[in-house]
Amino acid sequence: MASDSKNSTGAFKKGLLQSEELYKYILETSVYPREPEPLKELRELTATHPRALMATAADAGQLMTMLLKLVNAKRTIELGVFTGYSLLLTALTIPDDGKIVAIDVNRESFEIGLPVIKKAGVEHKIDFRESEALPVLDQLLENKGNEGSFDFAFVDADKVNFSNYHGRLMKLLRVGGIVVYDNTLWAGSVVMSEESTPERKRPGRQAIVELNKLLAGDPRIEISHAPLGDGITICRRIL
Ligand SMILES: C[S@@+](CC[C@H](N)C(=O)[O-])C[C@H]1O[C@@H](n2cnc3c(N)ncnc32)[C@H](O)[C@@H]1O
Ligand SMILES: O=c1cc(-c2ccc(O)cc2)oc2c(O)c(O)ccc12
Repeated sequence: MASDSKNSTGAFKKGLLQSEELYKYILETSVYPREPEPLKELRELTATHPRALMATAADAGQLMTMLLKLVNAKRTIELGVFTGYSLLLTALTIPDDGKIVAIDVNRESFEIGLPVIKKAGVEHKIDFRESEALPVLDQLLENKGNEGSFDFAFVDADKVNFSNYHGRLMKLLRVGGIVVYDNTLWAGSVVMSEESTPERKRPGRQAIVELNKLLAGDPRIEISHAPLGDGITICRRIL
């Protein structure tokens, strides 16, 4: 994993990119100048949180915004909200009558970002569920009307369940819809041996290695495994 401290540029070094200067260049040239004001406010608010490193990085967020627009996303699902950076960017991007089912076991962290979400005028698009993600997905699937009805999903919760989420999301997503998995290089541990992987990363490592195999062999999707941030895999449902 990138260091848990600040790097020499003063920004958190969040990703796997080896050169801090290059990452700073990307952020300062292409990302921060175009970042909507509410997202900047939420990013800065989150920066002091002890677990700030978990937040979606602004460069990955910029790509997500483009993907949401490319599929004209209106109905989306988010697994893993934290203080709400990816949630807010989704809410700012989808139309006024769009809806996000946003699930997190921890409402407290969501409430840190909520005032910024309210100020941005997009709270009405968010259906926040304080819960484990799996039962909410199963509950959504109990209603046949939800099958194939979502345009976009972002998966950023517990890594050990990513493969379980995939099966459910494939049913909820329409053909042509997109699901983005975060942390699919899991701090580079996917190419480390079990012994050289830091202990706290081991359960996630195994799960992400399995997920990556599952996604690579799934004929229902096209994929792009991109080395952005902690690794993201973009899947487009084609069948
Ligand atoms: C990496 S953070 C999400 C970051 C967020 N997408 C952002 O943009 O800041 C992961 C979140 O997943 C939540 N989480 C962990 N296990 C979960 C589970 N089983 N179901 C739902 N949420 C879970 C955690 O509480 C945490 O807030
Ligand atoms: O410890 C982390 C770090 C990340 C992370 C690293 C780099 C990025 O560009 C984005 C995110 O993500 C995490 C995460 O999603 C999680 O559930 C736990 C820990 C971390």
